[in-house]
Amino acid sequence: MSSQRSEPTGLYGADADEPAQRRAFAGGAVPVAVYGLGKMGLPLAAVYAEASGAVTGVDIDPDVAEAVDAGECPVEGEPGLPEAVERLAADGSLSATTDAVDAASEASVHVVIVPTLVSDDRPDLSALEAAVRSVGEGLDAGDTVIIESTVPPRTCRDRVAPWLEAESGLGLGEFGLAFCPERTMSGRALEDIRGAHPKVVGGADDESTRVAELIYGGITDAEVYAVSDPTTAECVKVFEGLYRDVNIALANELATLAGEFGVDVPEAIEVANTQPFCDIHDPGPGVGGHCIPYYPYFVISEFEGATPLLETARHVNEYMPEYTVERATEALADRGRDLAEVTAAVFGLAYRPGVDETRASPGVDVAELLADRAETVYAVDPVTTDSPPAGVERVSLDDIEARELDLAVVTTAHEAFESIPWKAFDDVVVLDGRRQFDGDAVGHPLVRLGDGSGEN
Ligand SMILES: NC(=O)C1=CN([C@@H]2O[C@H](COP(=O)(O)OP(=O)(O)OC[C@H]3O[C@@H](n4cnc5c(N)ncnc54)[C@H](O)[C@@H]3O)[C@@H](O)[C@H]2O)C=CC1
Ligand SMILES: CC(=O)N[C@@H]1[C@@H](OP(=O)(O)OP(=O)(O)OC[C@H]2O[C@@H](n3ccc(=O)[nH]c3=O)[C@H](O)[C@@H]2O)O[C@H](C(=O)O)[C@@H](O)[C@@H]1O
Repeated sequence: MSSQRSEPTGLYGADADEPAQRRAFAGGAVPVAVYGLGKMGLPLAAVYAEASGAVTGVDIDPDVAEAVDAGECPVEGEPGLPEAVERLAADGSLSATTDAVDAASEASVHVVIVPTLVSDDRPDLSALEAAVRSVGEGLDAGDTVIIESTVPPRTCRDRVAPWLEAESGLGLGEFGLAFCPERTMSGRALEDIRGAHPKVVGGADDESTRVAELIYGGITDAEVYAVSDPTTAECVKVFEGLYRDVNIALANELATLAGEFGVDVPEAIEVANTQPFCDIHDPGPGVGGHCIPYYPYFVISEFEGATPLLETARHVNEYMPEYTVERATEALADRGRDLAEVTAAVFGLAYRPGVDETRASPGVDVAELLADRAETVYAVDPVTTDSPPAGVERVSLDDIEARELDLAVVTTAHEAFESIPWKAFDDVVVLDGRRQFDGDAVGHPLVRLGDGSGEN
């Protein structure tokens, strides 16, 4: 059951007028708990702490909670975040714990940003349920619950609200609930959260929406878009990701036809995009990360309606690592070389430049395919830290020049790859999957995905 508190510090249904509520929020009189201190949650907790001065971060990982509570930053690759966490912990604006229920009992704004993953092509909301039920145990009348994790449409309505009611004994309307999606990219999280894009808020009732608008009015410099309800806001976030997966699939499918067209497809795409109704994305060796490849399954697996476009786009994008290896095989054969006899290096295991994340990464898929088909396979990635696939030896950028390469496949355009010592290699075929290089820079046979130089 929820604990009783001497004076309500909640915003939901508060008697005070809006200016007084804004002052209370900015003045530390509205305690906030942020559940999930990962790549997105820690930057979010920091910006909330800057705006409110009263944030308790919650994470199930004791090492994470202990580090943040001590002012250390366990999240890498976010400019400004280590300094912010140190400063905010030192001035008391940010603390951290593993005790979710205790934090929930003290807070009156609860922000949930735990992982929402996919397993066997179905959404895995177990972390969300655990966090939300803990919030429910500590929930008080007048509190507001905000979900920032990306979730399938209808999750707040059909799952989160019932979980909160069941654990708290309160009814929706005694507390507020809003879906306010995280529209942030790793590597620029603080900038994005502070206001790179409009913030979308969707409340379960008008009062929830009002409170969410008031809170994010103090968090972001960007416009706050209030939509009809949480499900609409959930759709906004998922639709953004679906658009991206389908759009990239169009670019990829066109790239696989480049040989038949006999043109450089990215050149045609670039010029097609010069008119405002066309925004075809970039072809590449695949679509990685733990968002875009998975959001389609938040719809495909969750709803009865047919989703042939979403499923086909997934198949196109999931084929691209294979297509990339086929193009490499063809490029070697055109020069009388057999993939089975070559030494190959994959440049880029991260799913995108500068981010230490290999989930669903095209570079990992390409390395795995090459490990089955080539004589020797190396992987070079100055950003990621996890082990390469079986049969693939990780080599540093400094050491790769000592290895005699027959094939180099660029799958991630890390900035550090600008200094690849191409001239150190005697006779290497280069397949550039991300258009990071031009022929002059490489000085070896260069094939680029979609350049029309192959049979297909
Ligand atoms: N990573 C990205 O680029 C973006 C992610 N998102 C969404 O943000 C959400 C969080 O993703 P990330 O921060 O990337 O995940 P992450 O994997 O980097 O961090 C998740 C953190 O939550 C903690 N955690 C797990 N279960 C918990 C629980 N029950 N209570 C408290 N903490 C718990 C983990 O220990 C970890 O520290 C996901 O829904 C994702 O879809 C949205 C936009 C961008
Ligand atoms: C709609 C949108 O742009 N969503 C962003 C996306 O960020 P994410 O970190 O997943 O990176 P991304 O740029 O979408 O790239 C995903 C994957 O797709 C590939 N990719 C991307 C764009 C493109 O034209 N071609 C392409 O092949 C990338 O190489 C990468 O492997 O997903 C994030 C999320 O929701 O997690 C979201 O916050 C970000 O704003």
